[in-house]
Amino acid sequence: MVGTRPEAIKLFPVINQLKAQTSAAVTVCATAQHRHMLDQVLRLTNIVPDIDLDVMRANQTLDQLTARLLQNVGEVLDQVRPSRVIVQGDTTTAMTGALAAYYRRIPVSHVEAGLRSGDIYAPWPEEVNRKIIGTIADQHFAPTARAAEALRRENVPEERIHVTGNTVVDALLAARSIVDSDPRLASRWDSIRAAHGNRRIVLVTCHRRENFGAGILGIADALQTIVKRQDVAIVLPLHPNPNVADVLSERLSGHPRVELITPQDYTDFVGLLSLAYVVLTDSGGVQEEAPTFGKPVLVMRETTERPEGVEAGTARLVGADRDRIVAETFRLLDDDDHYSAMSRAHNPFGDGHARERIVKVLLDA
Ligand SMILES: CC(=O)N[C@@H]1[C@@H](OP(=O)(O)OP(=O)(O)OC[C@H]2O[C@@H](n3ccc(=O)[nH]c3=O)[C@H](O)[C@@H]2O)O[C@H](CO)[C@@H](O)[C@@H]1O
Repeated sequence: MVGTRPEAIKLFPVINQLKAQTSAAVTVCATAQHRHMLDQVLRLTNIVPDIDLDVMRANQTLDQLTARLLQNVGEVLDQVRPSRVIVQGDTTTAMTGALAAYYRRIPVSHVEAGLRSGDIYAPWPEEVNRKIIGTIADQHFAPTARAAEALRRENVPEERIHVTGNTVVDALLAARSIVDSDPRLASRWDSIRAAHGNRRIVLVTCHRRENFGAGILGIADALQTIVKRQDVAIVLPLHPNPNVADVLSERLSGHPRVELITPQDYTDFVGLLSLAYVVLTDSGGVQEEAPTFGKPVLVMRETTERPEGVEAGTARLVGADRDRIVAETFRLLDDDDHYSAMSRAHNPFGDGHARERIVKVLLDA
């Protein structure tokens, strides 16, 4: 089941590995909870969904989305009658996929299991989605030892927990090799580099619900202050949600050193990441990717269910508070020792081989 961009990014390595290693039928069901950004990833990775539910509607409430998904996914399961359902992460797609499978007694595998913030309202509603999936799944693919530990605390039996690494690192490395073999994609990376000359690129992404309103205003204030520096350029792929896009465009568009761009194809975004000096984000996936390229991450959230980056010293939590964001960014720009300590290229989230471990468990079951 795939519904959103990050699910497609994190599942394409597993889908491709499964297809390469088994003659069992692999049916990809896209719910298209997010249409455009999901399609960008599917196109790039040559995945053509066998079933496309196209459930995205403008301004849909969580109730409407959940009800529609549960019903539609249930119908798909009745039609396909799979022997197992694989879901990833914490979206409404993943939660309803697991629930519809449970209603039919079909076993569920959970990729990226065991992430917990401990607060059911941050991230909302993902924290509870994860817990529901965790209650149902019989195979839990925990990206890290810490995630496995969270599952043990919830009494998940040891033999059902598999520490695999996060498939996002597999995806990132695959994206880099797609670029290496395609001169057109590689030349886009060169033009990004050329466009900014000697300026240091601060790459920004934000879209979390918890930051809508006051949070986005704080972030916009911080970015306006940071970009007063002549040695910095801000590059910001704008999430289409109007709660984010409207505020940030109003406050930042037209500035000569701010590039507000549309959501990027995954390979182009990976290019931006590899060229950035510092990353400011509230995204889950970006926190997990940046350490592979040794890029310090300032996480614009108060909590994270991905504390491994903070513990490894490659990320810091700065919330959505203007002064904290500005102070930590300036420290990275001005203090070389601090910068090199945070940019140690070690990724605590994965080693790029998660898909092989996951597929081995799937096929051995
Ligand atoms: C609560 C929480 O943390 N939930 C997470 C959140 O996922 P996220 O925060 O990781 O989501 P995004 O930031 O949208 O995606 C990030 C990916 O997109 C790539 N990217 C980015 C910009 C661009 O222009 N082009 C791109 O290709 C980028 O490299 C990265 O891989 O929501 C998901 C679904 O609700 C959850 O499953 C997931 O746990």
